[in-house]
Amino acid sequence: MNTYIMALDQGTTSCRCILYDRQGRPVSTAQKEFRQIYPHAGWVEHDAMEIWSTQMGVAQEALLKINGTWKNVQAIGITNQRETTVVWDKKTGEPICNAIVWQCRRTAEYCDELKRRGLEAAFREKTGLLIDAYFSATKLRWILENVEGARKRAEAGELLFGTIETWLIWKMTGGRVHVTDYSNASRTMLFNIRTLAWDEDILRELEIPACMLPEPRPSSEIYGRTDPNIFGGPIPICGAAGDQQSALFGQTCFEAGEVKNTYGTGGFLLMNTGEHPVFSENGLLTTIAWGIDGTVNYALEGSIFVSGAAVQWLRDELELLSDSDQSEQMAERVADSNGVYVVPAFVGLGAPYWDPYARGAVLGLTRGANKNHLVRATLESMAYQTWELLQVMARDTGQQIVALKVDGGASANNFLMQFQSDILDRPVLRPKCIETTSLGAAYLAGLASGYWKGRADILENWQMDRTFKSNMTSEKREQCLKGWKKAVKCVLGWAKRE
Ligand SMILES: Nc1ncnc2c1ncn2[C@@H]1O[C@H](COP(=O)(O)OP(=O)(O)O)[C@@H](O)[C@H]1O
Ligand SMILES: O=P(O)(O)OC[C@H](O)CO
Repeated sequence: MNTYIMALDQGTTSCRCILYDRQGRPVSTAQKEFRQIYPHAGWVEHDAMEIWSTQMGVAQEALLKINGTWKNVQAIGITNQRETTVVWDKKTGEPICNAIVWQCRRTAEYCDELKRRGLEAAFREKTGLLIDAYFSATKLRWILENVEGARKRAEAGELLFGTIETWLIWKMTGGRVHVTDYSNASRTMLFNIRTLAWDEDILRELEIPACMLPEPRPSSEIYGRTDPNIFGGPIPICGAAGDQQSALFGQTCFEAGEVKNTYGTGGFLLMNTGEHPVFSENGLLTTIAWGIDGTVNYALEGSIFVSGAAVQWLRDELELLSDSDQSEQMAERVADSNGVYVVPAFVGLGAPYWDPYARGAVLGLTRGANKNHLVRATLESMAYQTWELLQVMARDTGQQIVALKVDGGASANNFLMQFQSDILDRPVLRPKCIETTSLGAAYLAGLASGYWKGRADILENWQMDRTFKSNMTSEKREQCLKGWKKAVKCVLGWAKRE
């Protein structure tokens, strides 16, 4: 009987399940989008129950496609959108409100207050993060403060908190296992990345009861087994990691200095910095990459809040395209963006600006600008933002990358990859499997369950699809970048109260 590793990839806009074989090849895939809820400008929510049912639905579908049963799955690995905050009732298993999504800006003013009180340096030293509404800590506090009765119930031990992998593991084990992995814990702004424990000072400061927090665990170990009612029999859950760290693992960036860039809903550049945390002077985050085999690896991260999501905006809000793939042909229909710049600061700007009050803009319009220019400028914005991150990463580490390994849904776009290489003046390397996020989770679970013996087995699986080489003059590059920098300046602080 063939056995596989089941990777559950719970992303910002869709749930995916992929079954991987020993060569790291996807043998069955199922995917479904779920609802995005925007109750107010700058707010983003998800229904955690919908995430749960959608995720289980795609898992069943992927098994069905190969006529498989639970016996064909050696282990499950989970990877997830990070920071998104769920609070649920321990007894009923029902969330007490919608999940607050990582993109949500509702706690920006409270973060300003924490900064005014001079807490940034201490938080940074402990968690590796800047104080920002992006992370789970202030979202969790918001729920405790604003959902009726939440604080009292949390203090009485009736409520549990989790990021999405915690929620899924808890649900899949029938409410028996309440854990998080170190990589996800390191995105909460409550976790001490040196001691690998919840930080008591921060918990006190934010008035968060420790009893509602999950137990932090390494990223590759047996957390528990699925409730037999879900798949017909128990399957061990053996790996979990935040999606960006998981992609770093899936790209086999096991050595310090190795870098990957993912183009998903957001865009995330991560460098493995080895067994010691490296701190940035320029707005990058220090985060845990994974904990495995008794060691912890750290990473330096540049986070872009809106990358592929800008293409979704073109599709769903502006209705300029019916499918994200079309953006490639539309961009190629014109020779350049005709001076148009799109700054997709829809939920503020992440690294290196960290401006929650920045908002999106289209600049440089002239009478000749058409929809193809707008689409092209949107794709170009994804490359410009990545260029900015690589600049600061080079400054922080003293290392210039030789080539950029890419992945994520939008890395399928050949125009974008070519433009990325042009702007960076570096080769862009796209692997055959651009679903590296889920592959990383599969590897973490497969290593813990003995499906793969060690990292050497996995390294052999990385295969090149295409290399994009720079084909732009330095004058043109300078001109493009100058326009981008000018455009970004225009949007900073836009939504700040006067
Ligand atoms: N060919 C494409 N060109 C540009 N953007 C794309 C393309 N295919 C997908 N995308 C964008 O990539 C994102 C999906 O990538 P994915 O890695 O699945 O994201 P996530 O895991 O965040 O849900 C969407 O925002 C979509 O608009
Ligand atoms: O959904 P993605 O793949 O853009 O990832 C979201 C990140 O984990 C947010 O930190």
